[in-house]
Amino acid sequence: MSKATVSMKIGSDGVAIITMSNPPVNALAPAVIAGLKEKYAEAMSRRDVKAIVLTGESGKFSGGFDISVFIEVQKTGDLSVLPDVSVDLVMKTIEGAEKPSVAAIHGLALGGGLELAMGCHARISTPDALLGLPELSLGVIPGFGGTQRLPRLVGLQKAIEMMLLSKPIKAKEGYGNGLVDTIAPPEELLTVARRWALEIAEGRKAWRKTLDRTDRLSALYETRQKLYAFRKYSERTPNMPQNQLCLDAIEEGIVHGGYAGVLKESRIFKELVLSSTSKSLVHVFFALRATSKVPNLTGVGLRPRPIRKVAIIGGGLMGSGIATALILSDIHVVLKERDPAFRGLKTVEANLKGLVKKGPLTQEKMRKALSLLKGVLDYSEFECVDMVIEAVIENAPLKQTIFNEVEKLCPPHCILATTTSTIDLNIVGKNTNSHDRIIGAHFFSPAHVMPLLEIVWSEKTSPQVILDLMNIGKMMKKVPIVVQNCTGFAVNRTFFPYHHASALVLHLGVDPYRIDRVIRKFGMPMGPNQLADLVGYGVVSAANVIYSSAFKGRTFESNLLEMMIQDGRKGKENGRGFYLYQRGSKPKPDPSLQAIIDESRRHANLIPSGKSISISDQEIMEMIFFPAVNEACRVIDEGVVVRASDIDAASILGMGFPRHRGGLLFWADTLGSIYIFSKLKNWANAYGGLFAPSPYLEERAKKGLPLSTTTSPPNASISRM
Ligand SMILES: C[C@H](O)CC(=O)SCCNC(=O)CCNC(=O)[C@H](O)C(C)(C)COP(=O)(O)OP(=O)(O)OC[C@H]1O[C@@H](n2cnc3c(N)ncnc32)[C@H](O)[C@@H]1OP(=O)(O)O
Repeated sequence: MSKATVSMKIGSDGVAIITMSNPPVNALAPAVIAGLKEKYAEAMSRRDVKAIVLTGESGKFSGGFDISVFIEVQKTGDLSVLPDVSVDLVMKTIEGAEKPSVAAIHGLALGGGLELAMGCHARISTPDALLGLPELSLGVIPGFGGTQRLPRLVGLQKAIEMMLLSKPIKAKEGYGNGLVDTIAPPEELLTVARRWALEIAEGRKAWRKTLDRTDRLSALYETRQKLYAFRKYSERTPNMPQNQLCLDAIEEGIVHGGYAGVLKESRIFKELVLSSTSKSLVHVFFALRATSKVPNLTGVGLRPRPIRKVAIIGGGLMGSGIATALILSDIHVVLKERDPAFRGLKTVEANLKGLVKKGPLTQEKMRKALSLLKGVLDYSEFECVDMVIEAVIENAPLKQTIFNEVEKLCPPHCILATTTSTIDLNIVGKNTNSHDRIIGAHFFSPAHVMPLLEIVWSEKTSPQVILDLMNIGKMMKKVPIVVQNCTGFAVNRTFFPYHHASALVLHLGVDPYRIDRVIRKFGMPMGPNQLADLVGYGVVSAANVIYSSAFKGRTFESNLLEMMIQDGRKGKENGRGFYLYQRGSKPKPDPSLQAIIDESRRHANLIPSGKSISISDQEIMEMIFFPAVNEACRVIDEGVVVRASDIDAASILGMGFPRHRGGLLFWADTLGSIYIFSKLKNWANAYGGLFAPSPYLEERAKKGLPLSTTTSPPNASISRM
């Protein structure tokens, strides 16, 4: 039975309070929309109702239209499932009614929720409620009149900013810019709203239909100039058709009037729901949220323990980044360094100053965060910490020594985490008796910026420890993805064949800069060769050694990086790699690299004639991405991830895989397992094991099934511990 309801309570003052309820965010499911229509009809017909206050249950107004309905429509293509809200409910029933409506907003009013509120004749809100139209981040545009009413309330500039950035504002700001009529404390919200509604009904306050307003709109010439500027800005994101189309809907309403705008908006909204961008972005919305549900771990009565103080070992880039993120989350940090100059502490300070300079952090918050940080050179503070995070170089014996030491010094409840990106947890904890509290916390660099946290568990890690780390990750505003212990874990493991395939393609004679261009055009932030420059050849080479021994027969070996190092190239670090780097200018291709590449190609001998293969951009892209898809299949099959969509979330957050493609596996499924299998099989025949299709991929292709599964893979249960 649906939990979505709409109730109505009529007070002796003649105000009907209509309340939407659909936990947890009062999403506007079809049942809520039907309920609203029914209650409004009743309120209009009753003589004892003079005015209406519209609100939401449990401290929230509404999180907008029920996004799961998009999935239904996208699966079936049946647009008739979308109820007529824009004209029928918002315009005719609420805005055009003979009795006034006032929205009483608390918690949040997002998307369709805010659009309902804007159809009301006034909006009263608690000060901290979040108001916004984030539809563009789902690949659609507002579809309940938002593109028309928001500019009429807050002005064109602010309205477009709010929509294009999908960034909500607080009601306090909305009060300043016309979106909210007055602010009321939570305990007085309904009282103020019902009084306001009565005053409108009795003619003591203005009865304003937002769609009819023009006072916040500027002259047509100025409007067009602004729209032009935003169109230019939106050209930077060519894969987001919704951005330009949103501007089209706004323009229609300003040029031809609100009603024409509402109709155009509705047409575009429906078109976009079925677009590939929306399908991908809606998938990403749910994929990100699914990561916090882990079978047999969450929702089974375990509660995360409080973590008040964390010790970090190592003040390098990783350690200082993690320290920055932790103190910004109000957690005390002890940063243990070897260097008495405390370079790590200085890096943390520089990280915070960078955030202040860019805007998201105030000086005061920076000072507060720094007050939570202490640098030490020994283990003296470790006896009172709740978690240790080891962040030293990828050296197994060093890590083993550290874990052996901290095991004795830290309290028994203390979590022992390692930031290793490749080394097996059992090897790290080999010399300890604490395997149940040893866990991998694989942050991505820079750790105070990158949103992904891979939480790595071994068969001995306690579920409580996994849950604690998930909780800490959320406090640090990371998306924690729980993965099983294996070489490279989920992200690096999935993407090592991407790097190896890129190297192989280069050794088939394809120019490295062309490879990078193709991959950038696909939507990655940079190509694999530029990424190698950024990461540093030391790290890349060390990881390659580990992959070569763990995944024998599935790698591509070349001595290109070694030769580049011998040539004095360190990548971005010393300004010479695949590219030449100079401060203030974009990386430039380096023609002098060609001789080294030629030499490496001769060694690899993939093209004995020395003649480059003839290959299209599409083939380059597929040859580089399909091996990663293939490895992702192994990762699913082995139960390294809890569900296939975790790979999608991780590929976007950890590797910069384009969000508008929905993540690696979602994208792969748009091409089909049969196609990918046949391509890989051909390349495996020509170029070897790097391309050999995995049994999982082969089975899926033979059965014509998608690669993503909706249920957890068979091996992924935490209960196996
Ligand atoms: C026609 C219209 O113009 C079209 C629209 O309105 S499209 C919808 C526009 N609204 C949005 O984009 C808001 C989307 N939601 C959010 O940003 C966030 O969920 C939120 C800010 C509301 C709450 O965030 P937070 O408290 O961190 O909780 P979060 O985990 O994200 O969500 C809680 C649950 O509500 C669900 N949910 C949130 N908004 C939802 C929505 N609009 N529809 C369906 N489910 C929704 C989430 O999927 C999650 O479900 P789960 O517990 O089963 O995983």
